[in-house]
Amino acid sequence: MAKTAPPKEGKPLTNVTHIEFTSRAEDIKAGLIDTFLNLQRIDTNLYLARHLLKGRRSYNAVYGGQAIGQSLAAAAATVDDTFVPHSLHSYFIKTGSVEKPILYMIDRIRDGRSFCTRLVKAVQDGEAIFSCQISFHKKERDAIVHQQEMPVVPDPETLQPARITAEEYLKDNVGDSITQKVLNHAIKEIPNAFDRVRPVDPAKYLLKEDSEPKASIWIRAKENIGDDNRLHQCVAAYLTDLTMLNTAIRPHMRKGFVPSMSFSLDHCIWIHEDNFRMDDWMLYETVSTKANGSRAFIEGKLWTKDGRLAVSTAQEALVRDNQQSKQ
Ligand SMILES: CCCCCCCCCCCCCCCC(=O)SCCNC(=O)CCNC(=O)[C@H](O)C(C)(C)COP(=O)(O)OP(=O)(O)OC[C@H]1O[C@@H](n2cnc3c(N)ncnc32)[C@H](O)[C@@H]1OP(=O)(O)O
Repeated sequence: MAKTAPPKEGKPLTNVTHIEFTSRAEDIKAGLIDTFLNLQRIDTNLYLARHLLKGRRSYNAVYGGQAIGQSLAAAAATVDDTFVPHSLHSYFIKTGSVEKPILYMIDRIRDGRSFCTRLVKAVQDGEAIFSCQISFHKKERDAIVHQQEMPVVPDPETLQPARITAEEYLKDNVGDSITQKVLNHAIKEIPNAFDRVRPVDPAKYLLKEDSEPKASIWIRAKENIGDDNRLHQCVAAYLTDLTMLNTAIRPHMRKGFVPSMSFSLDHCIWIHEDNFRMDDWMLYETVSTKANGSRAFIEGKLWTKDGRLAVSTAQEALVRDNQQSKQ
């Protein structure tokens, strides 16, 4: 069988070569693309991320979706553009700190004719904080084709932005209820780039009614992302961690549950479509099908507005209460 040449490196996702390090994501006025997904190439297979976004205000922990999106951006830069990412399997090993840069180390596990596999290790202070394997596939013709129907939900144009829903509620309700704590948290923590989040069922977000551990939001990046499909894929990877944990916990919070510790533990993504735009409205549906033993399992589906299932996700999260003994 004739041997084919190994794939060429892909081009970096952005043209910016150097940005000053800042540890305070909320101070960054620039958009998502020039900051959080912008990596500096240090050497072959080595990329440095200088802009780190907090998952929560109270800790200096890095938002999990950021490590996912940045790993994909770094791995994609080592793969020829004709290969598109189709699956990512990751573990959050140790909490990352927003106070220092993250180094992404790529291991080019295999360059095949149809598939390329990359192992990415994210390191801070010489210690792994996150690892993932990402597989890229050269576009192939359809063999079998089917897809589940997209759920019928109200159009995003008919819904309010999450921030406004939360602000209105807080203006009318003064106190320190769980709903208020959750909303205050959400207002502060929803990353700037995702101001355009519109919950399909705002009553659930306001903990006004009992609900199953299910959620749907319309989401759209704030800025124009351009025409590079891989960049849209990285932004999708970045946002898919946003509402999974919350989906599992929220119905229990209505009954008074307050987690003493909650983190994403692992995260998987399958990218089915290679041409969707994260600067157009996308529907992100999440459902938690099981929670026990301090872990919750959550699945997600990201749909284009015209009904294509673009991305599927799955995650396990740690959800502890303060009854468990701390070591
Ligand atoms: C209207 C609005 C709509 C929109 C609505 C959207 C909302 C939008 C919000 C954004 C929100 C984004 C949410 C993203 C979610 C992430 O981004 S989470 C970030 C990503 N994940 C991570 O960083 C996890 C990284 N992994 C790790 O840190 C480690 O692997 C783990 C999980 C801690 C396990 O490590 P380990 O060494 O086995 O440690 P372990 O024995 O479990 O104990 C660790 C610590 O826990 C403590 N501990 C143990 N049990 C307990 C307990 N029950 N309670 C408390 N502490 C405990 C121990 O004392 C110990 O403390 P230290 O001694 O370290 O101080």
